[in-house]
Parts: sequence; C-alpha cells; structure tokens
Amino acid sequence: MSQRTLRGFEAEARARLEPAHYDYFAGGAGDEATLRANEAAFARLGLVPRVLRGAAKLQTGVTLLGSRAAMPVLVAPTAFHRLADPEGERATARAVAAAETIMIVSMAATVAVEDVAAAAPGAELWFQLYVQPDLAFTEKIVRRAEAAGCKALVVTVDSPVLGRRERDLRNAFHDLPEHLCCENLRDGDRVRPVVMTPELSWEHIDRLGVMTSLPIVLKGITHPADARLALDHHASAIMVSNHGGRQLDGMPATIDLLPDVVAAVGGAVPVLLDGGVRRGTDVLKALALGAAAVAVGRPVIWGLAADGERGVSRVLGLLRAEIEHALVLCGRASVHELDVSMVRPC
Ligand SMILES: Cc1cc2nc3c(=O)[nH]c(=O)nc-3n(C[C@H](O)[C@H](O)[C@H](O)COP(=O)(O)O)c2cc1C
Ligand SMILES: O=C(O)C(=O)c1ccccc1
Repeated sequence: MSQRTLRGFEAEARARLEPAHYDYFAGGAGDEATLRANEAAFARLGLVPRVLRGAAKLQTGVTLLGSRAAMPVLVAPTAFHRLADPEGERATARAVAAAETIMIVSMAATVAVEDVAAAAPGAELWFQLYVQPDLAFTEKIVRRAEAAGCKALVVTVDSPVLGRRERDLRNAFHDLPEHLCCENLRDGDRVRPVVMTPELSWEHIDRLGVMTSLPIVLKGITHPADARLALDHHASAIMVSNHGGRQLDGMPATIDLLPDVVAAVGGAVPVLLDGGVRRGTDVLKALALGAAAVAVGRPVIWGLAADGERGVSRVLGLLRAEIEHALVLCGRASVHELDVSMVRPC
C-alpha cells in the first residue's frame, strides 16, 4: 500500500496497532516539541551536489568499532517489539542480518538477547544498557549480552528518570500485557522492572569500563563539554541523541546539536546520531556534518508492525536505495566522501 516511503509505513502501522501502543511508539515527552524538531531540522538543511564526477560504482559500507555495516544506518534500541509483531525482536534481527547492518538490542526487549542472537546468526548485535541501581544485577545483564555475542555496550545516559510521556499518561499505558515481559531482566524466577538510576554519573561509566572489555558507546550525549568528558572516560563512541524527543522536551534537534559535538570530539572517536532520520538524504546530511553513521528508531517499529520481518527489511531496503540514489545525485561515489561544504540552509 503506502509502503514506498518510511513515512508510508507509519500510516500502515498505525492502522494495525492498538491505539495506546501506537501512541507509546510514536509519542514524545511534554509538548512533543523535540519530537517534531528532529524531523523539521533535517527539512531545513539542503544538500548542494557536485556534478560531472562520474560516480558510477557506489560504496555505502562503514566499519564501526570493528562491526561492519553495509550502510551507515543502524537500528536504534527500541523497547517492546512484541507489541508490534509476535516474533518481535527476532524478526527485527533477521531483517537486520539480511540488510547486513547492526541492531542495538534494547535492554527492554521482549525477547531475550540470547534468543535474538540465535534467531539471526548473521546479525551484528550491540546491546543497550540502562544502568540499574543494583550494580551486581547490572553486571549480570552485561555478562548475558557478552555471552550472546554482542559487540558493544551502548549505555543510555539521557534517562536518569523517564520522560513524561503525556500520551501514555492519557492512555494509562504503563505495563506490558500479561504474556510479555522484559526478558533481559529475568532474575531467577522473577522479572525485575526496568529501573532508572537518578544518581547515574561518570563513576558508573568508569565502573562499566572495568566490568567489561566491550567498547562502550554513550548514547544521549548532546553537550560538547560532555563529549569531551566522554573521551576522558574512555568512551569508544558517542551517540548524539535526544531519545527521539521522549526524554527532555525542549531539546534542540539532534542534527542541529551534531556539529558542536563533532568539533569537541575532534575525530578521536566515531560520533553517531539518531532522531528524525526518515530519508536517505537525511543520512547524507548527518554524515556530511560529521556523523560516522545514524540510527533509526520508529521507522523500524513501523516496518515491524506493518509487515513483520518483511516490513523491517523493506524499511532498511528503502533507506539503502535512497542513500545510493542521493549519493549519485550528489556526485559522490562513497559515504566517506561527504563533507560540510555540501550542506546549506534550505
Ligand atoms: C518506542 C521507543 C522505544 C525506545 N526504547 C528505547 C530503549 O529501550 N533504550 C534506549 O536507549 N532508547 C530507546 N528509545 C530511543 C531510541 O533509541 C532512539 O534514540 C530514537 O527512537 C531515535 O529517534 P527516531 O525514532 O526519530 O528515529 C526508544 C524509542 C522509541 C520510539
Ligand atoms: O520508551 C523508551 O523510550 C524507553 O527508553 C524505555 C525505558 C524503559 C523501559 C522501556 C522503554
């Protein structure tokens, strides 16, 4: 049907999902100003092509922290995939394996990380962690992710408390249905709730560095001063993210925050970005402004809700095709040839 664009998938997903579940996936915090800003800011940037450069053979692949991706688009960690499709994160991982990219498995997944890995043997998996106040339990989760073969630990640092999502409050959505749970939080014969850690600090990041030999990615760095601190604390990569507008409403769009973070990092580690990426041209804009790759959150959920594994495959395939098309039109043969000179206000 309307499955020719990422936005078309949202309409399809909305028609299929329970309204409260659609609102959970789609919504943001507060007035949703940041949610809207992420997409709007991409629309305000233009791409200035070069011409007559004979770019026939295209190169879209990137290597991030030793993980290979056939395109500079990762799957952002999002919770509760089984609300969108019975196979949930298994289906997502299979589509990610077929697209040869990287899935950041949410700690709040509804399929255990071991089962996600088993369902998609070829998939490159990274694991997203919310540091739990109980550090011994946090360590158990980290060990599970390591043993399942995850190649990086993505620590979300923008959520000392959960954002105030007014759609969820209105819908009284705060629990998963009976038959689902956060499988990564099983502890003996119970399942612990996801708990945020208001006391989260750089000390926790240092502790994680001792706890694991996996590269640590800090997700939710937006201030250049924090980007510099991330380097001091041995982060292997930074993800510029406002959590898709779901945490602090009123934050600027991530694409507008990116240049200052890139400048602060000075090429020391890769800088990733998520928030509002809906087109191949958005990917090129982010890379031109210094991102090593981007991640997509909601579009993957829309694909999953619309058509399961096939829907996610289609979403990732559309992005890949749009990136290639935009690259040729920009006169570039490779995603490594993009630079800030090609971005202007629209
Ligand atoms: C439904 C939903 C669930 C999410 N769950 C998580 C999560 O468990 N952990 C996390 O670090 N980020 C989570 N995020 C944030 C995403 O990783 C990402 O930052 C955001 O979705 C990117 O914006 P986009 O949806 O506009 O692509 C979630 C986002 C959504 C929409
Ligand atoms: O919904 C989210 O954005 C999110 O990050 C989250 C946090 C805790 C549990 C599940 C999802």
